[in-house]
Amino acid sequence: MLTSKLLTLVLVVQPGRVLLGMKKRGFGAGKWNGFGGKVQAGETIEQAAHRELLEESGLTVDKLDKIGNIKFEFIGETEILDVHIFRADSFHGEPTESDEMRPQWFDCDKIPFSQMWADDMLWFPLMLQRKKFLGYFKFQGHDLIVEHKLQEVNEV
Ligand SMILES: Nc1nc(SCCc2ccccc2)c2[nH]cnc2n1
Repeated sequence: MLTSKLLTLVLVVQPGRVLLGMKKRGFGAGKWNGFGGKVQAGETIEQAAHRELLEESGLTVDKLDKIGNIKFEFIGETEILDVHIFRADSFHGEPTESDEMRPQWFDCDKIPFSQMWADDMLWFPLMLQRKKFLGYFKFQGHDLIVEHKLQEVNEV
């Protein structure tokens, strides 16, 4: 029986550039990614997204737009990752390295997909065009996608 784990992911996007963080340890270490993590008991998914963004990047945002939901299955593991993805177009503060993440701005035409999760190159273009999407990716290990679905939706 597969159980699911609620996770958040926030992409801070400004005209022509996106803020990513190099994950320094734990799940996804060595990959550039948005900022996020687990949803704790007693907080909403959006509250968790704000909290993890602040903890990992030093930034606060007035508004998070819900732009996607992707479920990730890893063959042989019983927990499905249920990742709720948000976009922020403005922020307060300065991107600051944390013990989890080293933040860096990337031009939208120079996103380091070869150093990111393999699914990102499939849904980042939707995120950058402000489209909303639902996805499912089945991984064999952390690098091979053996099955996936990705659809644009009007509401996440
Ligand atoms: N972009 C992306 N992100 C994740 S996990 C994001 C949620 C997370 C989980 C743990 C710590 C921090 C953030 C992925 N997994 C498989 N493909 C993936 N692509």
